[in-house]
Formats: sequence, structure tokens, C-alpha cells
Amino acid sequence: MSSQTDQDPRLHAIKTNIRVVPNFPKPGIMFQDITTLLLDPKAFKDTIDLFVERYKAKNISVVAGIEARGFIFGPPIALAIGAKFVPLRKPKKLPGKVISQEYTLEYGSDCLEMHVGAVEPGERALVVDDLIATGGTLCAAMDLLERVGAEVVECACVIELPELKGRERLNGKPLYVLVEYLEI
Ligand SMILES: O=P(O)(O)OC[C@H]1O[C@H](OP(=O)(O)OP(=O)(O)O)[C@H](O)[C@@H]1O
Ligand SMILES: Nc1ncnc2[nH]cnc12
Repeated sequence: MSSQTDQDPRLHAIKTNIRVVPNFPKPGIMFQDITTLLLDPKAFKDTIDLFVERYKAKNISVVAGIEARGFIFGPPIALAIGAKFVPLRKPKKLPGKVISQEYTLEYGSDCLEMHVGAVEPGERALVVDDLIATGGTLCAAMDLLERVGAEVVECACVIELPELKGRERLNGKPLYVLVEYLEI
């Protein structure tokens, strides 16, 4: 099962605390704003707890969080499961030697970078972000991790926009999401 909607009583409050902002940052985009979820400490904690419950016994050594909103959810998950946290950043933000991966977005194109040496070959990685839309960002993140020899165990997001079919771009890699948003 890849989504828990309708199964856990904590999910209703998580979903209702995510604000949908029409036409941001461009006309036609229904922007899923997780900053309102962060304003509710119980719903925010429940979000983290749901991921921790799923990953605590999966022998994950690295949580890779995607800039910017993966930096909100990734670190508390990493601390709770005893894994290190590795930031995957937008270009020219990391000071050390990096590897880079370009990708396309629902509203543009971008690039992710990771410090060389942050992840070792053979490590078991979890990729964390707030949302999957077209799946390009998660693909780029997985490519970075696999290029350095890590095994991506799963990708985890708070929100999925299923109509954009991002899941189909993940080449069969498991994706776990808490809530779906169907009207795009
Ligand atoms: O599945 P995709 O189509 O690749 O889109 C998903 C990505 O888009 C958003 O980030 P955004 O690129 O807006 O960057 P930001 O978090 O830095 O604002 C979101 O936080 C994901 O990272
Ligand atoms: N609709 C959306 N809301 C929030 N972040 C996004 N990233 C890509 N599409 C998005």
C-alpha cells in the first residue's frame, strides 16, 4: 500500500492543515502549501511520526532531503530513526565538491547537487520531500544517490498529485505518500 489515506485517523488533520493556493507561483498551478501544516504542532508531529513508524526498522543509514521543503521533514525523520541527514541542494549552494543532476518541473527546470563523500557506496537511503508532482525532482535525487552507489530503499512525500503521474516516472522505485490531492 503506497498511500495511507482513509486508514490512519491522524491523516485527516494532516490533509486539512495543508492549504491549497490557486494560481501560485503561476496561473493554473494549485499550490500545496505545507507551511500551514507546520502551524499545527500535533499535525506536524503526526506527519513525522507516520514516517518514523514506517522507516525505524528498515536499516536506513541516510535520509536525503530535497531543498527546500524536504529540509523541513527530512531532519526530524533522520534523527528519530538514527540515520544521517544529507541535503540535496539547488545549484551553487553547497561549498564542497558536488555531483549535479538536472531535471524538469511542473513549472520550469532545475538542478540538484549533493556533496561528494556525503553518501558511501552500499548505504541504504530514504529520499524525503514534501510533494511529488511530475516526479522529476525525486528522479534526480535518486539518480544522485545511485550514482554514488547507494541503494534507494524508498521515496517518502507528504503529498502526491496523482494526476501528474509522477509515480510512473520512478522506474518502479517504491513511493510512500500520506495524502493525495486530486484536483489540479
Ligand atoms: O515532482 P516534481 O514535478 O519534480 O515537483 C516536486 C517538487 O516541486 C517542489 O519544489 P520546488 O521545485 O518548487 O522548489 P522549492 O521547494 O525550493 O520551492 C516540491 O517541493 C518538490 O520538490
Ligand atoms: N502544485 C504544487 N504545489 C506545491 N509544490 C509543487 N511542486 C510542484 N507542483 C507543486
